[in-house]
Amino acid sequence: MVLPPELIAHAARLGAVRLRDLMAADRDRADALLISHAGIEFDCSKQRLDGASITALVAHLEDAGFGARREALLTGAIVNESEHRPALHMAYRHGATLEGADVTHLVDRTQAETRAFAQQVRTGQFKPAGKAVARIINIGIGGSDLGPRLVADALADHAEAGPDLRFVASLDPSELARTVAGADPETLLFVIASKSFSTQETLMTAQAARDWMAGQVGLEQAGRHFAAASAARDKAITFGINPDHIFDFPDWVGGRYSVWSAVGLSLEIGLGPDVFAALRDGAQSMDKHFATAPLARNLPVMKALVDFWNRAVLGYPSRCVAAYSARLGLLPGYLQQLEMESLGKSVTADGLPSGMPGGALVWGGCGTEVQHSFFQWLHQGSDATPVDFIGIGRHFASSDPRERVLAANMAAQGAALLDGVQLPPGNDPAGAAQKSMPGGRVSSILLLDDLTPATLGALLALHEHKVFVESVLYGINPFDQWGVELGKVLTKGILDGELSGYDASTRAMLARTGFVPE
Ligand SMILES: O=P(O)(O)OC[C@H]1O[C@](O)(CO)[C@@H](O)[C@@H]1O
Repeated sequence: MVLPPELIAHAARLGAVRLRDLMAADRDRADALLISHAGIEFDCSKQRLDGASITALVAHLEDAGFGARREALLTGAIVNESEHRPALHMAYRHGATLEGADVTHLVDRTQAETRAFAQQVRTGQFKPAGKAVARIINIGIGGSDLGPRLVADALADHAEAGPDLRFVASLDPSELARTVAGADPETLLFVIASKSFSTQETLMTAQAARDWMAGQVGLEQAGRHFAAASAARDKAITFGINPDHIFDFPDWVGGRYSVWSAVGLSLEIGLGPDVFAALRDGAQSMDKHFATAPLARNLPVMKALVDFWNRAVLGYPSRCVAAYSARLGLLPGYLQQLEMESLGKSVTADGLPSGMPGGALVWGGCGTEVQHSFFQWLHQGSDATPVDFIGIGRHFASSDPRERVLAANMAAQGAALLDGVQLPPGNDPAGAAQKSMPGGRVSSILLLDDLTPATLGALLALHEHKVFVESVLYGINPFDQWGVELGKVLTKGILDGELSGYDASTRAMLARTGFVPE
């Protein structure tokens, strides 16, 4: 892929204009660059973009074959070429077909099974050891952890009364110890979430959990405290999970898109099936919008075009996500996997160099806390970086002053990045220079009417689709992740003690630390 000369020309033209002047030149800009759907407003009026450049971006997307590619995605064609699979996670929001065949029966079956099991656990009908379950511990990593963990945290205030919900992803033994601390072992349920059921970290932690349970309730009883969500039912059975408590899903649900599938089991139990259903409904609404809205008014498409513009045309290497809601504090971490595992590539499906940079590095944190850490760098550092502000619209008019101040801070940060300040030298030129801020730094706002299961679902689906649109612009497959495989192979080599092919630095470190192969 190459950038069309029109985009480069627009970048040069807009680069020569002060951002403030660009805004002042069009009185309708704030409205024109605002797109809303499913309780989410996307405001990109503080971006270095105008109508002509957006038209050129849309044309470039169309030229890149977006129409056919989106059709292929939504109808279940093979869009994950290197793994020969469709990517039909949207089916779990009830909106797609697989290669012309309706897959809703498959989705409905699993959803009926997980819902029934969740109800049994929640009502105390399911008693692994004669006692109702009081705590669920989700053991998983990557997409089998980040999505469920984010949703659990984000919707904690919406949870219907039920078991406590915890997560373990780390191999560090202290993590598992922390999640079981204080619990009555007889009231625990471990949910092993692993699409492949072969991820080393997850299996080792699951084994450690089972050993711990065996020590608490006896070997025979321990197995009753385990359920699984996996695309590899046979492997879960081999591990020893009761087949009745294994909830499967097809391999066309990618790991980082799996929260909607049986991987959401711990959420369905912990938050309640209706909350989980509302999350899916919100995502479904965004799916429909993505499939039908005109490109220049299509929220995921426009978000993708803005992020592509900043990354590939203007050349910003990263994007900061600042969530002005404590409940969305895990969003940057979730987006890191979704975006960087999907877009961190530079080879096309045909195996050729894409000629494009691939997706941006995503990083961030929670406002206002981050204003007291890295925002200094955003305001006065030498690397201007686009920021996504994620906020809650209700906060602006809240009766709680803390929410109003939170919202005002978010608005102020975007304005400060845009405006900057130039202090007159006066009789302290050095001080004035140090206190001045360049401004002209771009940002977007994603404003949720309120944080509800539906708006959260829509926010996650928005980002999933945005990543897909970017993948079309970068000419890459967003659904595989071969880059993480080599590390897994080399870990095995180290554990097996087969070190002859390793570099001298790695071998020296292993020797120094007295590492003992298995
Ligand atoms: O659900 P699994 O198969 O255990 O995989 C966990 C994670 O590992 C990855 O494959 C990366 O190693 C992710 O894509 C995935 O979400």
